[in-house]
Amino acid sequence: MMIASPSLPTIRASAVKFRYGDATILDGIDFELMRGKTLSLLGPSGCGKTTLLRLIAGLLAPSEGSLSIGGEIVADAAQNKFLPPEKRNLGMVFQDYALWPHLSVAENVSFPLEMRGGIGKAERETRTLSALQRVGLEAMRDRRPSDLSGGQQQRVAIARALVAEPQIILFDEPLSNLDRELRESMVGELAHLIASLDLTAVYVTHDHSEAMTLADEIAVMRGGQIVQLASPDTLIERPATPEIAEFLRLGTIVDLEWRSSHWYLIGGEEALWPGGPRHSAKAKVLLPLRSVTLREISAGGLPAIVLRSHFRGDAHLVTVQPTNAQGIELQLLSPTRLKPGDMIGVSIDPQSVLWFDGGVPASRSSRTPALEPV
Ligand SMILES: Nc1ncnc2c1ncn2[C@@H]1O[C@H](COP(=O)(O)OP(=O)(O)OP(=O)(O)O)[C@@H](O)[C@H]1O
Repeated sequence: MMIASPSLPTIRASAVKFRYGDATILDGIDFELMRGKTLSLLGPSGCGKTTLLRLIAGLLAPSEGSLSIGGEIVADAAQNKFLPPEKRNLGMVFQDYALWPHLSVAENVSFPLEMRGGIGKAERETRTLSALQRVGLEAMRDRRPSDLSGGQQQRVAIARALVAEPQIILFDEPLSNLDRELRESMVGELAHLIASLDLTAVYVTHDHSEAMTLADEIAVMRGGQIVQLASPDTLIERPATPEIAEFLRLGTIVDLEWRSSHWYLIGGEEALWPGGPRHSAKAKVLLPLRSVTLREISAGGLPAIVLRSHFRGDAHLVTVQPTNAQGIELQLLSPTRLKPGDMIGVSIDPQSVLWFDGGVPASRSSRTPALEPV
């Protein structure tokens, strides 16, 4: 068995490209994943995340570049080297868990060992029990999957992926077919399990909140490339581009213009702030939800009209349009319900605004320096 050293990356992808005929599906993928960490491949449909997972699993071979797992090269296009899935020591958890309904929990979990062959019955039973113990399901070993809750079924799928003691577990959108409520409750459970089992995992999802909840690192993908690879905290604090900030729903992206020594919303009549970082006459900024608040117009708030509002968790998420800056929409959280058409005042806290400098990755220093709202 390949043993990964704790100091070495468990997965390394170097300049990986993948083509279907003339179409380039993955274009220059580079990343490293250290032991015990979870990497989420996050991106919209068609960006190439499933293709990348399949390359790691050995279900596809790269057109260019190389992949290594546990220090061993498993695919290298230049050297024509390719290790099939069964030689890569990986476990997989699929959409809907793919449990056999006619087999018991224990039979489902021991299935990969039977398929592998060469492992005696007693050894299979010991390993199956150990995998079930790790996910806390040994008492349910004789039940059918249909007699378990969704969370318990998920744990059976993980026990099955763990039973052969793989060095990495690959999760292929395991929660994507569940309804939102169930998904939200299961993602927390899954995050706990991944952390407590100290798994090294690659987790494909198109749901940013799922990735933010359970991954140590997130590779945000678009058009066959990784456009930013960072921890959830860094992505929130420093999204590299307005598009990434928008995809992660970190707030509202707006365009500003510089006139008479002040920043204005494009076409807006009320000055937002004097001074501030200035690289050109125009700027794109991210307004995180917390940066926009209600403020009486008489106290200097920007006049705005409520477009829509819906309740989320403990407040109303309200979308407004400043009356003197057509085409711009801002979002804020309001403790009280506001109705479409209501006239309100809003204020934007310059300290919370993140400035993008012509698409160049934002940095902490691009937070607005101390300024007073006008
Ligand atoms: N067998 C194939 N032949 C040609 N193109 C393919 C094939 N399979 C996938 N593609 C294309 O490769 C691109 C990436 O597909 P992939 O399934 O990796 O995306 P994804 O990000 O996982 O999307 P989703 O979330 O919808 O599964 C898509 O444009 C898809 O149409």
